[in-house]
Amino acid sequence: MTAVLDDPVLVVDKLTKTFGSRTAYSDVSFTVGRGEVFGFLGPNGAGKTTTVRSLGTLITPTSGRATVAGIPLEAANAVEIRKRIAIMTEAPGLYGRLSVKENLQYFVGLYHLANGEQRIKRALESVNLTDRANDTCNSLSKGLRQRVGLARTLLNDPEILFLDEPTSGLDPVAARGVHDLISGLRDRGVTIFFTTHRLAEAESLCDRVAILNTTLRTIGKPSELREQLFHKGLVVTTAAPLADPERVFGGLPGVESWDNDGDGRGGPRRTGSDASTDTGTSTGTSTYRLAVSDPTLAAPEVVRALVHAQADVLSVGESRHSLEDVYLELVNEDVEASQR
Ligand SMILES: Nc1ncnc2c1ncn2[C@@H]1O[C@H](COP(=O)(O)OP(=O)(O)OP(=O)(O)O)[C@@H](O)[C@H]1O
Repeated sequence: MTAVLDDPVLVVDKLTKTFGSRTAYSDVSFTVGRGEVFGFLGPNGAGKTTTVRSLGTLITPTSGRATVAGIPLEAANAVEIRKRIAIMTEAPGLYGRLSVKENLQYFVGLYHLANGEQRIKRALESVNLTDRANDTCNSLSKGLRQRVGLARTLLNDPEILFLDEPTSGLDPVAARGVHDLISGLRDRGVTIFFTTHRLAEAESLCDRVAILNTTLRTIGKPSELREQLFHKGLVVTTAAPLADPERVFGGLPGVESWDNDGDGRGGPRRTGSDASTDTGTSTGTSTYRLAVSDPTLAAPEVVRALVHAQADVLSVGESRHSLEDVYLELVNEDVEASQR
C-alpha cells in the first residue's frame, strides 16, 4: 500500500465544512493512492456525502486544503477537476422519459466530450447495458438505473470515481452487479472512492477504509483495523460448562486472560459480535474466549489443558472480528462519549 500512496491521487488536509453553527465534518485528513478502492464509512449524518460533494467541487469547504487528481481544490480549478473526476450521488440523476442512450448523449454534450458515440458504446459495454440502450430510463429497474448512472460517470474516463452509496436500496443480486463493476473498474486502474452503509461490501471491495463520524475515527486496511482494535483470541466451545475454568486456562503459556460468555469472569473482554458466539445456556454448551498473544502457539497448550481436564470439547478456533465489529466498536464509543 505504501507504493500506492507514493502516487496519491487524492490528498485531503485538515478539511472542515460547517453550515452555520452545524459542523458537517471537521479536521479531516487522508490520502488515497492511484488505483485504490477506498471506502468511506460512517453513521447517518457523519459527513460522508458532504465530504464527497466538497471533493467533487459541488460545495466549498470552510477550511483546510485538498488536492484532487493532482489539482488544488479551489474554486478557480473546479472545471479542470471536474474533467478528471466523476461523481454518482445516491440518485443517479437521469431523465426518465429519455432512453438510456439519449441520456448518455445528453451528458456527452453537457461535458463537451469528443468522440461521444465511441464513449457511449464503451460505457454501455462496461456496465453490460448495450442491449437496453433504447429503453427509456423510467422502464428500468432501480438496479439497472444505477448501472446507467455508472455508465454516465464513465463517459469522461475519470481518474477518480466518487460513488455515494452506489448500492443503496438495491437487492443483493443488483448490489453484486455493482460490486462486479467496481472490481472491473479497479482492474482498469480507476481510483474509486465510495461511501456505504454496507460493511460487508466495504470489507470485500476496499483496499482501505476510513470511518468518519464528523471527525475521522480511523483509517486503514480492514485487516489492520481489526488487529488494532481487538486482541487476538481463541474461542473454545465445550458441551458442558467446565467445573473449574481458571484451573484449565489460568497460567497457561500465552493465555493473557479468559472469559466465559455471559458470566463476565476471567477479566475484561473487548469484543463485538462474533459469528461463533454462543453462550449456550439453553443447549448446555459453554463458550470461553481467551485473549492470547499468539493463537498458533497458544492453541496446542489450550487443547492439551482441555484434554487433561477431560472436557467435552466441541471446538477450538481463532476468534474472528469483522469490519462491522470495528465499526460498531468505534461508533458505539462515540455514542457513549456523547452521553457522558
Ligand atoms: N446543505 C446543508 N445545509 C445544512 N446542513 C447540512 C447541509 N448538508 C448537510 N448538512 C448537515 O451536515 C451533516 C452531515 O450530513 P451528510 O449528508 O454529509 O452526512 P452523511 O454521512 O452523508 O449521512 P447519510 O449516511 O445519512 O447520508 C448533517 O448534520 C447534515 O444535516
